[in-house]
Formats: sequence, C-alpha cells, structure tokens
Amino acid sequence: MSLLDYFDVSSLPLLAVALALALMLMINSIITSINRRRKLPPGPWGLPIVGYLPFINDDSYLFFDRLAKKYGPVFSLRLGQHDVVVICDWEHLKLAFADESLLARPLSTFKPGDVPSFMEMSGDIWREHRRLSLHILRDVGFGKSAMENLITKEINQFLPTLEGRNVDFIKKVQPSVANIISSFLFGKASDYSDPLKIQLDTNVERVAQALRFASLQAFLPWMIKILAFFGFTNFEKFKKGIAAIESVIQKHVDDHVAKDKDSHEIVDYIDGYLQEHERRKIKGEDDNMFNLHILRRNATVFFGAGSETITSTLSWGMMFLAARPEYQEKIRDEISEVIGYERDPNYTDRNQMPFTMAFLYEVQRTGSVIATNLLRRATSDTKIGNFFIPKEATVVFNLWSIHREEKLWPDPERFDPNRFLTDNGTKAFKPPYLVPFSSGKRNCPGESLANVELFLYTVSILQRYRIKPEKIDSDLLSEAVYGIARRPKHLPPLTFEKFKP
Ligand code: HEM
Repeated sequence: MSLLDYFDVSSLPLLAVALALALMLMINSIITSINRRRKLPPGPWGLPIVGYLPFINDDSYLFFDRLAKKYGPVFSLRLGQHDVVVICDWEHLKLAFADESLLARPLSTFKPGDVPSFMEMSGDIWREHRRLSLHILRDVGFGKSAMENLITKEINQFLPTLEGRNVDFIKKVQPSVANIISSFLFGKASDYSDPLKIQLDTNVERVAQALRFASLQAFLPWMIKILAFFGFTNFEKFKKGIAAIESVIQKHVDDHVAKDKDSHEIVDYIDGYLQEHERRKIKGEDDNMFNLHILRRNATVFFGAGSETITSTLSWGMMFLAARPEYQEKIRDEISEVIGYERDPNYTDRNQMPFTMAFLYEVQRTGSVIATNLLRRATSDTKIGNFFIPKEATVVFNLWSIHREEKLWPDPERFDPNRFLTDNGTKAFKPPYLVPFSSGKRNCPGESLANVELFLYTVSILQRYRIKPEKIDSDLLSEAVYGIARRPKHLPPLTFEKFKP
C-alpha cells in the first residue's frame, strides 16, 4: 500500500492548494523574519517558537555579556515571541537612559493574571502612580530627617543581634532592613519574632530566589503552565511565595481601611493611597486604574524592592570587609576622626569620610545587585547610536556589563575602592557610569533611602564590631547567586566581636 492510497484522489487538487498555501506562508514568515532581523542589531539566530531561550545556560547577565563580546555592545536575539535588544556598553546605555520611547515595561506582569503594580505599568498611568507614590512617601518622611531618625532607631535595635560567632548575616539583617520599608508602607516596624513579619520576610526571600530574569515567565508565559505541571520550573514556588506575601500585605490594607474610617491622619503609604482613592471616588473618577488591588500590588513591590536589594548590597559589603580587614581599619580610622564612639553616625558624616564612600561605591559596582535592570519595552521605533530598535522590542540594560567595562574600570575584576578616590585620597568621586540604581526618568525611586541605609548600617556595624570570617576563600569572593538580586555565593558565617576603641 502506497502513501497515496490513504488519500481520496478526488481531493488531491485541494490538498495541493493547501500545501502550496502553507509553503507560501512559511516562506513569507521566513522572509519577514529575515527582513526584521536585518533591521535589528546583529545577534544570533534562534529556534522557531522558543528563539534563543534554550541556549541560555548561565545567569542572563553573564550570558549576555559573552554574546556582546561576539556580536558587539548592542545586539539582538529572539527570546520566545519577543525581539530583545541588549545594551552592554556605557556609550549606548547613556543614550538609552535619555530615550523617552524606552520608558515602558513589557506587557506581561510579574504575577500573571493580576493587575500591574506601578513597577510594571507603562505610559500615563505609570507616570501618575509613580508621581503619587513618591508624593505620599515624601509626605510621610521619605528623604527627610525623619527618615534618618527612623533608620538609626532600627539599626540600634538590630546591632545587638549581631554579636557572637557563626552569624548568618543575611538572616539577621534582612528582617531589620525590611522593618524600615515597613515603617513607610504600614506605619510601623515589627518585632523580629512577630509571626506575620516572619511570614512576610521569609516569603520575600523565597520569591527573590525563585524569580529569574530570563525565565519563561517573561518570554513564554503560556509554556510555563505545561512545564510547571511536569515540575520543570520554579513557578509554583514563586506563585505560593507571592500569595503568602500578598495575604500579609492585604491584612495591612484591611486594617488601614478599618482604621481610616475614624481617622484621616496620613501616617504611611497605605493611608495616603486610601485617601487619594476616596478623593477620586467622590469625584466619580474611573476606578479601573486606581483601586485597592493596585494598592496591594504597589505595596508588595515597594516592600520587596526595598528590602531585597539593600540586604544583598550589605551582604557584599560584609564579605569584602571580612575578607580584607585593612578596609575595616581604614573605615574605622575615619569613624575615629569624624564620629567617634559616643554618638550615632549621621548621613552628613559621609562628606568627611571619603574612603568609606569609595568603599561603598566599589561594593555597588562589583555587587551590581540588579544586574540586568528591569525589562523595558520600546513604545515606538527608535535609534540608539547607529542601532535600530523596533517598536515593541524588549530592551535589556545590562548594568553588570557597564560595571565591568574595561575602558571605564581598569582591571574590572579587582575589588579596589581607590578607583573612586581623587585628590590624594581626600575626596570620593561617583562617576556617571556607576549606575546600580539605573538612571533617567525611570530610575530607582528608592535610591536616596538605599544610600542612607547603606552608609548608616555599614558605619554603625564597624563602629561597634570587628568582623572576622569563620573561614573565607579569597578565590571565590566574586561568585554570585542570582534571583531577583545578585548576592555573594560564598558569604561565610561571620564573627562580630565587640570593638573596644
Ligand atoms: C541598593 C538598593 C537598590 C538598588 C541597587 C535598586 C536598583 C533598582 C533598579 C536598577 C531599578 C530599575 C530601574 C529601571 O527600570 O531603570 C529599580 C527600580 C525600582 N526600585 Fe530600586 N533599588 C534599590 C533600592 C530600592 C528601595 C529601597 C526601594 C523602595 C523604596 C526601591 C524601589 C524601586 C521601585 C518601586 C522600582 C520601580 C520603579 C518604576 O518602575 O518606576 N528600590 N531599582
């Protein structure tokens, strides 16, 4: 029996037409794809449907950095259904930061199926939420002296918990850092043993480890369900973690709704948002883009962004201090000269502590905790230098590559605070290409809070303790684990020994 016997011969012309049509469609799609590729920056070809996703065999920032060495500092690749343009050098990144058509985020959300938080929004609605969120936070003390007082109070509660041997620094510092952002969002810090706080903090950790940038979540959301069913992705862990975080945040929102019925005082972000929501309701404005679901999501991203990043940066700092005791001594010399051992440090002390600032800049450069920025989307065709970026392309700013660019940072793998010192070491200088917080109109809104926290935590710890590693392997200092933020892979247990001046 031949293959033709399976077909009704009378339907052959129809079959031939169908095959011809399919062939034409395929050729057309190949030609369109070639034309599209020719306009895009150079880059590797991928497979149909999945694109280059299956070939990403390392942390995305390292993988992109390697591709940049082969295809150039601005290159493109197909990931799932998306054209992705990756920018890996300062010359082009500074143009991208200033480009108004690269301010949007991709259309998919971190939490599939839910309303977007302002971190995930684009266009006017993002602008409005960002402006309002920062306005409320400023009203409740963000960026003012009240913020410094709050941080100092929290640090004084945290410091005694460090004393001793075999300390897991991340486990100790994360709940303390989280308390600071909690004060702005929920109006209060919590006791470290509060069960709701523990639920929140441990699940933020869980989600941070489970979320990976170049994951299917971002580029092939439909495939994730199939793979999750077979246990191939960490998506279920991620979903459970988010649900646990949001149930605590929702409780804070519910408590505020009940409380705000009697009191109109604005103590924190939730109060401010609820008041604005009420104002809009009275004016009869559309509830679609300004409602309590978005409040829950905004508070969630503020909480996660405000605790994970700072915890990770501090943990890089502790590792370099533990590995290089001479840096502890240099910072302590500045503490002795400028602050002494009787009073708490304040943020203006930094102006007289150049080495301390240079150390913190170097920690941020080498740590690059948000290594690939948060994804952007082109809202119109645009050009970055000579490179064309088409409307709807996803754009990645590889901050890690900028922080390793040989032209800007000689011997970039070497940890060396001196690169930020000028005038014989009497001044610290922050160059524009140190961009841990990104830059431009969509930069990190938490930068000022982060800078104050990084300075006050580091100086307060060194004012009280000598840090010693239990055991440290200097060859492994630069290795990292990468979830939502890059962290040292080999931060050893530490000894915090009370320091006697
Ligand atoms: C060392 C600490 C931190 C680092 C390195 C960091 C870094 C970043 C980066 C690279 C972005 C992406 C910006 C872009 O798309 O261009 C970002 C966005 C963001 N960060 Fe931070 N961040 C830090 C601390 C904080 C803190 C303390 C908060 C909370 C107050 C915060 C809240 C946010 C929010 C809400 C966004 C999204 C902004 C938007 O989409 O408009 N971050 N951060």
